[in-house]
Amino acid sequence: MQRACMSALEQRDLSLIHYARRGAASLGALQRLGALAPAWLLTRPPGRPVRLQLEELADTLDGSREAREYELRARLVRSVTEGAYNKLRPPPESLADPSVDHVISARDAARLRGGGGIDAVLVLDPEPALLPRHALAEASAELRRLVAQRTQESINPCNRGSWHGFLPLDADKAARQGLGPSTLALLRKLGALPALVSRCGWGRPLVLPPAVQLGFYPGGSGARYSPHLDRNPGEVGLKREITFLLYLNVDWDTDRHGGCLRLHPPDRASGAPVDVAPLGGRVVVFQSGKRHTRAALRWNAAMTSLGASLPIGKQLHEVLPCDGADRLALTLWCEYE
Ligand SMILES: O=C(O)CCC(=O)C(=O)O
Ligand SMILES: [Fe+2]
Repeated sequence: MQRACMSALEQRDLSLIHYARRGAASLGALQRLGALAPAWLLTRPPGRPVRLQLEELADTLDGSREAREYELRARLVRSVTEGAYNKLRPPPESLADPSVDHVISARDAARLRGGGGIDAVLVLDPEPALLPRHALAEASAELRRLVAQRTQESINPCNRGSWHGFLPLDADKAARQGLGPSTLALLRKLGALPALVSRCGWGRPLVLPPAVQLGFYPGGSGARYSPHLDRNPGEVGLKREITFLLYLNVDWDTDRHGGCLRLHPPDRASGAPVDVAPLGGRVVVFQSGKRHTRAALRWNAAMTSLGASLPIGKQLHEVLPCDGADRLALTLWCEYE
């Protein structure tokens, strides 16, 4: 499991690199050092200049080969994400939209920030809905058609059989890609949700990613996503802070189709897992990763009674296999600065 999830990190790093091609400089160095898994080679342009710092770094590293490779990959991600990618990270407020103000209340935001247990996860069925049913169905059908062109089958052993791709959050870019009005409206509304959390105060600055993930699980394929965090302790170069999921499955019948998002409690003593059906228009929000520094914990111990704690929650979750029906979701990972 530990090993499988190392590969999960790799895949997420890949998607960052996808957005930072222009900053790429380190392939040759990593290749010569033997630090590249074959999957990396598939997406990298050859013949780029070598970044010497990686070689120097390799000389200074201790530990097992696996640990050194991991650190090198982390360095690669950091080096390529520093440039182009970072420039594309506006604050949540830049996409604020009053038409979604009702979706997340100040109370919801405080619950989310409290972290700790499954009750910090927001499962929201907004009323009025983000889109009328017919428009959601239209967006869903369009995204379903796009799966073949815009997504790739996962190489992550933790979620074999699923397909993933990215859609821009920037409205102009999304429009230039020829997406229809319902899909554009949905992306705009999803993109506006982080501002609702941010305006209630989060404890550290949040920024938006350049794109949201389109995730597709073909019905009956057995595709699933085993238990994971969206950001792991020690992960470098990936700053996921809050996960916003939006489901597109308009006629979902949980009894027949399964495919629930299973939320795991922090430990056995905190109770049983909770399954959330991926119903069309439903929004689920939780803390992506674990922030576990001693300083943060000490700060919280001192400040909780004053209501000024830092977000240090985490939410282990998985996607259960779906039978007979395809499952579509959009995921926005709001990041910390
Ligand atoms: O689609 C879902 O319900 C969750 C997907 C997920 O956990 C992920 O992509 O990290
Ligand atoms: Fe996840």
